[in-house]
Amino acid sequence: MNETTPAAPDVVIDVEGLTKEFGSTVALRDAALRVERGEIVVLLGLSGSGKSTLLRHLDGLDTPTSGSVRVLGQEVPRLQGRRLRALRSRIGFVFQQFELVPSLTVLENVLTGALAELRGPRLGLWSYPKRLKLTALGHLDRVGLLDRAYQRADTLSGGQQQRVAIARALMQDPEILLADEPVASLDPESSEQVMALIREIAMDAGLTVVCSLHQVDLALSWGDRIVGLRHGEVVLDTPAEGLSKAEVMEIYGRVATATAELEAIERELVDELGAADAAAPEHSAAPEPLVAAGPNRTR
Ligand SMILES: Nc1ncnc2c1ncn2[C@@H]1O[C@H](COP(=O)(O)OP(=O)(O)OP(=O)(O)O)[C@@H](O)[C@H]1O
Repeated sequence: MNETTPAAPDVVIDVEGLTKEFGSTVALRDAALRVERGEIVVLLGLSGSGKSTLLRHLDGLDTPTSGSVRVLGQEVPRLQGRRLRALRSRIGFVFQQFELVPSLTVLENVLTGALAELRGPRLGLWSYPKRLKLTALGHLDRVGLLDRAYQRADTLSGGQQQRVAIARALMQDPEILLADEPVASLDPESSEQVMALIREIAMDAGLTVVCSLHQVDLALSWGDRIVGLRHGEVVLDTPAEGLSKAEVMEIYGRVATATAELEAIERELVDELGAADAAAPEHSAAPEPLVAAGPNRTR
């Protein structure tokens, strides 16, 4: 290769023509997704649009009805047993409900992320090699929870539990991190913190991230690229920079349009009321509510 030849992109995820049917439900329809190493991609879409199903295919948790799913150079649906486990060990997965073992300590939960490299199950902290315990403590430090290492996982807040889940994923030293609505159960402040942490870790480690989210503002400020799904189809795939919220909302289709229409009607009514108010004598009664409450409304 001479100096002027650009380096070939290192594509770590390459999905083409992916269709997934569950009985009569088409969860994904001819979906495509190409992600280069180090990219941070957000999947957006209404509930049921196929985000989780797409993520699950990347980790071999679902098998396609048709189409191709290549991850880290391997055709995922063809992998089984040891080869599938080997691929999965290179992919971290973070879920909405954290999926921690509540009765275990934080440190043990993090250590379970290394089970793939250990033979057989482990019972108790003593059963893990010291080397792994030190690594786990390092990851807990990275997510700001070193002081909670010996506390039961279920005594932590939601945001803290998700940070433990991130530390657990890091035990695999993954190349790709998949996150399925990782902040859907968290309050806005914890959501921001957790997402900032994921981004920081991804940038430091050169991780590729594909993350489904519901919050459009967060997605736009957090992701490098936005992929929009509607009824299982990819309807938007574009850099986040310069993308407006209105453009993103188009992927929500009818619901967004309906919401926008309702908001426009409400604005018109408020304007009309404002004008009527201004014209009315000063002692006039307060305006009636726009919509009378309860089943007894008369108009
Ligand atoms: N195991 C399954 N069996 C039957 N139908 C399924 C299964 N998994 C997903 N579906 C259906 O596939 C469609 C896509 O679901 P999916 O969970 O991928 O959507 P989503 O965008 O992740 O939704 P949410 O934001 O609510 O998590 C939905 O209609 C869902 O009901």
